[in-house]
Amino acid sequence: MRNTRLDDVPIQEALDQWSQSFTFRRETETLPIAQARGRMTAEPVRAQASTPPYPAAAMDGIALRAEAVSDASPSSPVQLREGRDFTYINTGDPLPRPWDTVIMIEKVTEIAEGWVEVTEPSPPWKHVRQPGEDVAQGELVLPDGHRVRPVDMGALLAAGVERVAVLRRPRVAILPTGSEMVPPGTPMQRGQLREFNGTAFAGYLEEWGAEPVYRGIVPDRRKAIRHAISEAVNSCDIVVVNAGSSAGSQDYTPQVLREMGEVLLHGVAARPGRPVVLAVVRGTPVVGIPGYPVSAYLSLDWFVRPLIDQWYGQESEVSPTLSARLIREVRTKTGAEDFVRMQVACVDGQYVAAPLPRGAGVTLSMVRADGWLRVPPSSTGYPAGERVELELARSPQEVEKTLFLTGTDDPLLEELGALMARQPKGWSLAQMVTGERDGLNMLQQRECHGVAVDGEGWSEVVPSDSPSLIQIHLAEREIGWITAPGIQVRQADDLLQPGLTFINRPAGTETRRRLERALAGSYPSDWERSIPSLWKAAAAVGERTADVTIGPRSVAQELGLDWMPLWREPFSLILPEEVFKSPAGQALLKILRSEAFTHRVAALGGSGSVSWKVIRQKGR
Ligand SMILES: Nc1nc2c(c(=O)[nH]1)N[C@H]1C(S)=C(S)[C@@H](COP(=O)(O)OP(=O)(O)OC[C@H]3O[C@@H](n4cnc5c(N)ncnc54)[C@H](O)[C@@H]3O)O[C@H]1N2
Ligand code: MOO
Repeated sequence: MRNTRLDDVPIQEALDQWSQSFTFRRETETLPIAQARGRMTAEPVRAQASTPPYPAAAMDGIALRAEAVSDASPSSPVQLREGRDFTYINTGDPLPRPWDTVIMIEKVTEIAEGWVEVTEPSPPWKHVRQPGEDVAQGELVLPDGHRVRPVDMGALLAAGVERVAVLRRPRVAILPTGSEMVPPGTPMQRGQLREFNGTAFAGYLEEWGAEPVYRGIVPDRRKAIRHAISEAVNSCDIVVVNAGSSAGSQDYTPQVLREMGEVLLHGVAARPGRPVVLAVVRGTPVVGIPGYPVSAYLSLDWFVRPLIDQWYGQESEVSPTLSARLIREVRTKTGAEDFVRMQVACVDGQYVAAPLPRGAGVTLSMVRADGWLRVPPSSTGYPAGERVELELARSPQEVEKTLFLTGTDDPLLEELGALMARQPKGWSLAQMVTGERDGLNMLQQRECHGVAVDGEGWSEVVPSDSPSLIQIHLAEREIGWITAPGIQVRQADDLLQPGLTFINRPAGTETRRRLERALAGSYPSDWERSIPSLWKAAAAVGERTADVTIGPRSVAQELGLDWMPLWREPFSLILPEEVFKSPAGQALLKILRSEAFTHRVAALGGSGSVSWKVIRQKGR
């Protein structure tokens, strides 16, 4: 029987309920200091020995008795004989009896072989490190419940402690399920998917202080899932079952968990990540995590990270937040808390933010997210222009080092971004694909740093009160039809062939406008179907969910798709003069003039050389 009804419990409530329904059996283990970094001490640690273990010279010089020079002065220097009155000593050497003070070598004058002269007194124990100055035997080095840092490792060894008792890390079993899943590195057949959530889970768990135990892919068979969970609860402290949590005919996780133990809930009031299952089997917490990567990583963060904190008895970390102005509206449905991945930029000292693609399966949207916007269940979202509080995924410093572009995209911009990141100052480049008119308006509103444009037609849509602008010509690029094998498209009219499916460029782009002019009024039925990312549009052609799209040769070449030339066009960046002159603008310019960039342009099938001109002077 399928389970089609989901609960709608708020995340915190679900977590509170679940975390009270089991108790962890924490254990300690003893580790050599070199392996203890990041681990939590299980008991107070006291010094076993003193460092230094004996009085030691703190400076290079001579060791002597303080008494011998108590009356020394420039007018009555004291002469000392080696062996009888002093010995030479180096920093760290033990101070032999009867010496009780050290004078730095710079303050000593050699007057003859074996004789020195001193012109000032040196009180007892000056420049001498006392035994235990660093750490004394019996002293408390670390309390219990302390995370061992590199400095602590040094102090422990200084204190003569060679092994330390730490809490064992909680063992978290990872059980990816799905008969269609294959391990990375295995040749794939159609219908199969690469299993990657398990590896990402292991990475997160290690970062949070747990020991991931990857237990291999479990096929979608009830018995197999049951067996795998049973073994995992016997040997691990927390069990994570991935996928099979929803309403599909093969989604067995909730059902099996009900048979094996107690299911506290199936379904939380959150989007994405709704079909979570929280259960306890033989005293061990088991969580069923939805399969889609974004949902999966979020649910792991909501339900497994706090358990690891609970294991260690520590407070959960709070993400840093930042206030930003929305440059695009965020619409949500009521009834669940929405987690919207956001792109954040700092333009003219002000933080601006826009939502990234919302699909729960869009892994890259999570890779590119600078932060999260949490929209409460009662809200329907926020209009553009609103100030919102974001949870950051990158530091504000990193955000400030990002040049944020709008307009049309091209693989060349990705190359440019990679070259920017290699600069010593670590600039990065982010893009939001928009039409040119949109991009230029955003530039005007100080919502981006620059706009990537095709051709020259964009100049007609520059707002009249625009700031001074610089056009940087990057390359001539070739635009053409990207087609699946066997598809013949030569001119715009060919798009009207019955049954042919097409993916357009987004509204407002010059490429789409040109095509629109060529079609002169009669459009294919799927004219409005567009995908902002060139790569995703071409991948759709590669997989035959469309027959043709339009784009630069470089994309077709990279994916091994057919390509028919249409036109060549200049591809440029439009930057306000102040951005052009800023350190980021100058870093960009340096790259554009570099040989590495010229090579990349050529490799991508572009040509021409970089040049720039002022195209609009404020007040004209
Ligand atoms: N009729 C309904 N269908 C779905 C519902 C619903 O309420 N009613 N919920 C949707 C939501 S929301 C989510 S989230 C998914 C969750 O589905 P499952 O947890 O059952 O996951 P699967 O269907 O097995 O897998 C979905 C998808 O996730 C990717 N995946 C899964 N495991 C891995 C892995 N180990 N590594 C990488 N990627 C993985 C893969 O693309 C799967 O196709 O259900 C909706 N459906
Ligand atoms: O929970 Mo699903 O993750 O909304 O996509």
